[in-house]
Amino acid sequence: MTARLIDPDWLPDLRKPRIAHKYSHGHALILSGGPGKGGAARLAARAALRIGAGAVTLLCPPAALAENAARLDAIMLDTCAHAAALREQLADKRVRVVLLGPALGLAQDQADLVGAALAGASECGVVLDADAITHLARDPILKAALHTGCVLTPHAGEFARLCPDIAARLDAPAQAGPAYSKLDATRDAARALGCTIVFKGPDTVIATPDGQVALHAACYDRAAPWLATAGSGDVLAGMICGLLARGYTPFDAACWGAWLHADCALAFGPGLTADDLPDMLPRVLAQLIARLE
Ligand SMILES: NC(=O)C1=CN([C@@H]2O[C@H](COP(=O)(O)OP(=O)(O)OC[C@H]3O[C@@H](n4cnc5c(N)ncnc54)[C@H](O)[C@@H]3O)[C@@H](O)[C@H]2O)[C@@H](O)CC1
Ligand SMILES: Nc1ncnc2c1ncn2[C@@H]1O[C@H](COP(=O)(O)OP(=O)(O)O)[C@@H](O)[C@H]1O
Repeated sequence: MTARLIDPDWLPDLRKPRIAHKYSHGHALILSGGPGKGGAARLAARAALRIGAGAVTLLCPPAALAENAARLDAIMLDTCAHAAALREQLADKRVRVVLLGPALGLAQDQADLVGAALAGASECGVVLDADAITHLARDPILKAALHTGCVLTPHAGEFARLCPDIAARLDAPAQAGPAYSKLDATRDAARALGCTIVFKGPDTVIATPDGQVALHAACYDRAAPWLATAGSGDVLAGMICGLLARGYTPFDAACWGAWLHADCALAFGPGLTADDLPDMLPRVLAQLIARLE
């Protein structure tokens, strides 16, 4: 199997067309957990907006509205009490992508939100992270609803929950070469689930159902150990969501997301927390765009 090492030289241009309005850059919906649980979704929302989505709306349960209103300005805010409300929000043609999972919750109401997101328009991207992946792992009907517009961003624990057989094969000591690798495991998961998988870690592997595989290895000059901090995965999910809103394919959005996420950590350096990552995007984007001009 051939896997590509992610490199800006083969990824599509990150510049924005000069004449466009905010909705040409896509509207992203990001679902938040309840009161006191909104931090992860706010991290994702800030990343999605900074990476260039034209508009980002955070949807939260009514009881969490005041908390989120106190923390958000450029990010729009609305309530979403249940799956039927999400279905209504997704009927808006300007919505290009929905992200859910970060600190969403593990009750049936939240499983229903995952179902509603997956049942949305086929051209609407869906990014599923954290608790949304746990819901998929628990419910084969949700798993069967995954489609090519979906991007799943599991860490190793979530991957093992989602694809236990593949994870067991990956973990088993090799009896003969070539050993079954993280590249093989991610490709098999993408084929089995019919969507793009971003299998995170110090090495992040991206695979699509049609067999494209790419690797971001955070090692040598790209070693980014400060990324192992709570909430940095939520920021990555938000970056991918924002890039999908801008119209990139799931594969390109995931590859650019993994690259930019590490670039932001490298640009900040030691002491990084997840909150710092979106604020490094202007510098990182400017450097990448300067290479083209
Ligand atoms: N600022 C915030 O509000 C944050 C909220 N978070 C939320 O906290 C909840 C729990 O998140 P967790 O990630 O702990 O999820 P889980 O508790 O679902 O999974 C963690 C489990 O997986 C295992 N594991 C194996 N390999 C791992 C790996 N490479 N990385 C992480 N865990 C691995 C761990 O040992 C642990 O048992 C989620 O809803 C998540 O979105 C986190 O994203 C952190 C930040
Ligand atoms: N040692 C490391 N070096 C580089 N990147 C890392 C390292 N550890 C974790 N990461 C990256 O940090 C992010 C952590 O995400 P995740 O485990 O979901 O955390 P959280 O749920 O707290 O947001 C992933 O994008 C992963 O690739």
